Amino acid sequence: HSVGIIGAPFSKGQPRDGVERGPDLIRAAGLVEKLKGQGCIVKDYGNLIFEEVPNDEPIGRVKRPRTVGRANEQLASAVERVKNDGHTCVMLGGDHSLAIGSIQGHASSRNELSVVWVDAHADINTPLTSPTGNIHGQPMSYLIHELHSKIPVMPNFSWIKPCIAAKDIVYIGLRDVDPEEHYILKRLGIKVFSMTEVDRLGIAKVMEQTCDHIFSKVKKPIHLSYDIDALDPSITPATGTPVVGGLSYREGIYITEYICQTGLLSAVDMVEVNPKRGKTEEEIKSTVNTAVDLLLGCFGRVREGSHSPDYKMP
Ligand SMILES: N/C(=N\O)NCCC[NH3+]
Ligand SMILES: [Mn+2]
Ligand SMILES: [Mn+2]
Ligand SMILES: [Mn+2]
Repeated sequence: HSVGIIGAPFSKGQPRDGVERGPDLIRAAGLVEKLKGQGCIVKDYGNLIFEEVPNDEPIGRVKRPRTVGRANEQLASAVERVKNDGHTCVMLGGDHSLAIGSIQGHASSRNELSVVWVDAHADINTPLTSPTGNIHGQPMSYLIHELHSKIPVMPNFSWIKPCIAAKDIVYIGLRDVDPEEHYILKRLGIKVFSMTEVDRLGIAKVMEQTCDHIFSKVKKPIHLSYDIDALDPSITPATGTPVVGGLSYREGIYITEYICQTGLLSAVDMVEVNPKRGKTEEEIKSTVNTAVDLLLGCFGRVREGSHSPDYKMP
């Protein structure tokens, strides 16, 4: 696996400080060294530098539109470059509004994508349906062809072109979905494996059916957008909007092992790690270490272990 890492220290898609520290915490926990240790080629492109847009007044309910739009434009060109350099792209967040730039940049270099969105939340409110106006609850709405007519013109958002078809999206882990989002998911017929389906089917069947769905016609590169709050807060408490009843560590890892073995993983986001939301050092470590383990699972780590092909027993 050839991996290109982009740090996106960004927090303005939501109101809580601290999530901008995610990239450096994940690096400090050894992501690069551990990926190299399992045979990956790794290029770390460093952190993007996001400048504050002054007087960034809300538009309707939407908060910090100009700052979020600009940051995602920067991210989109960085992701496109990593893809054109031939790597699988790892985007370290930062809040989930960054999926706008990550998926847009990915789509510029791969014309058709499937999106696997692992999250407690659907993040598919439009600017007009969002109850809070926080853009980290809206990223998918800007990207989906079928919602294009529902998106108002907003400054620093005109560069965004819808690039994903509803049929090419699968959600895993949902358990905190706004009524407006639920309406959109049903109306667009988007495939959803909520925690109910995870309980009913088990994670193995969920992953089988996820891939049956996204590969139903032609096999497209996979964009895996992983919100750390998909996992149960007992595992990953240091995050902005924790929701009880989440994925176990084992389920979270199984998702990454399964996606890895398809051979189609083309980009992965790891977002919403926020150290300031951990009550103890231990809570922060558990959250950050789990984020690292999930990424290692995306790039070939399997729990049965492995050995190098040229190992000779003494
Ligand atoms: N973590 C969040 N999204 O993934 N929070 C925003 C969504 C709340 N409805
Ligand atoms: Mn999210
Ligand atoms: Mn979430
Ligand atoms: Mn258009």
